[in-house]
Amino acid sequence: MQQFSLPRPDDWHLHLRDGELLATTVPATAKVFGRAVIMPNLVPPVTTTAQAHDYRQRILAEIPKNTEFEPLMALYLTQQTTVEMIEQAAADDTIIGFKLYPSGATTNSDAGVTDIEALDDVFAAMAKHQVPLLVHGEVTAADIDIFDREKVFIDTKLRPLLARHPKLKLVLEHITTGDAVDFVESMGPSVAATITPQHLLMNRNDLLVGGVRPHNYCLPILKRREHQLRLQQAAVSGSPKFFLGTDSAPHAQSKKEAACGCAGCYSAPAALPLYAEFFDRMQALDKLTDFASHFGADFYGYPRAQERVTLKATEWQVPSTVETAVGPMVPYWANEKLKWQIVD
Ligand SMILES: NC(=O)N[C@@H](CC(=O)O)C(=O)O
Ligand SMILES: [Zn+2]
Ligand SMILES: [Zn+2]
Repeated sequence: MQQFSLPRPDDWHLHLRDGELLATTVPATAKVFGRAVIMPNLVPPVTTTAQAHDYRQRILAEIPKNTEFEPLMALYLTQQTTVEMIEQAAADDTIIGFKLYPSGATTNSDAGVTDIEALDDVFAAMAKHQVPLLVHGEVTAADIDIFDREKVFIDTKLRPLLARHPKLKLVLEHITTGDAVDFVESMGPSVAATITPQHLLMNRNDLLVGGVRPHNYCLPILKRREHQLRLQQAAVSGSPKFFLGTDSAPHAQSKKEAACGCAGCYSAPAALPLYAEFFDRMQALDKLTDFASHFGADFYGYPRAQERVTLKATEWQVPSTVETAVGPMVPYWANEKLKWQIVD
């Protein structure tokens, strides 16, 4: 096969950042994806519908001409989120749901949740109005090993949360372990997960063997190969519970290549070809369409895309850097080759 097309995919987990960087990040995603869930971990965080509306306008201003792109805004759940804020979001078409960051778990999560149980009335309102809860699923306790943080979060926080609120619509974002796959499969159709390209294509050896590779560092951290294999099987399984979410998360080169480097892989410049590379290596290209273009829209209740994008088998090299208004960034997979290329 030299060329194939699929309905325009959606990215169900994306960081665009703000300010001058939007001129780079918005076109990079809008070129390929029809919709994207926009993460609210700005400084300060996007906690209210009013803030989300302003942020959405700044994003819309950067969409290239003749391009249709719909940003779906996620609000940042805090200890101060109220039932009224859930009801307001439920009635607002521009808001897709609330994002739960355990405080301290990841980039710009300081304002995140410290006491999940104390928000039970908020989760009850989310379940009642079917407002999705998007979750960064890691505990942050200092005595829990970083490689165990997802599993411990699932066992001690998520399962009890869903036992208390069985109707809650929940997406476990950027899953990294077989434990997460088991958890999602054990739940009903209102629980799903997104999977990033880096967690499908890499394991922790790619982060640590032969030297530390800061551009492969993201959270939740890459796990051992047996977990990677479980994620790979989930992605090609044809289960509608697993779908595309890049978690493209740009940081300046100087912030990644540092004594204390930031977490996040800027995958947007190569996102769809990266997923195509993975599905091709698995001899499962026929499963890419459901994963990238159907299952996420079905889960969230959006129409499937009508327009199509085409990929051709022409090897290309991901650039070493991307110039932006805030300095160079090193994209994920920089200097490496990819087999599939998007036809403009
Ligand atoms: N994934 C990451 O490593 N980083 C994300 C935050 C997140 O999604 O956890 C970021 O905003 O940089
Ligand atoms: Zn996260
Ligand atoms: Zn993210």
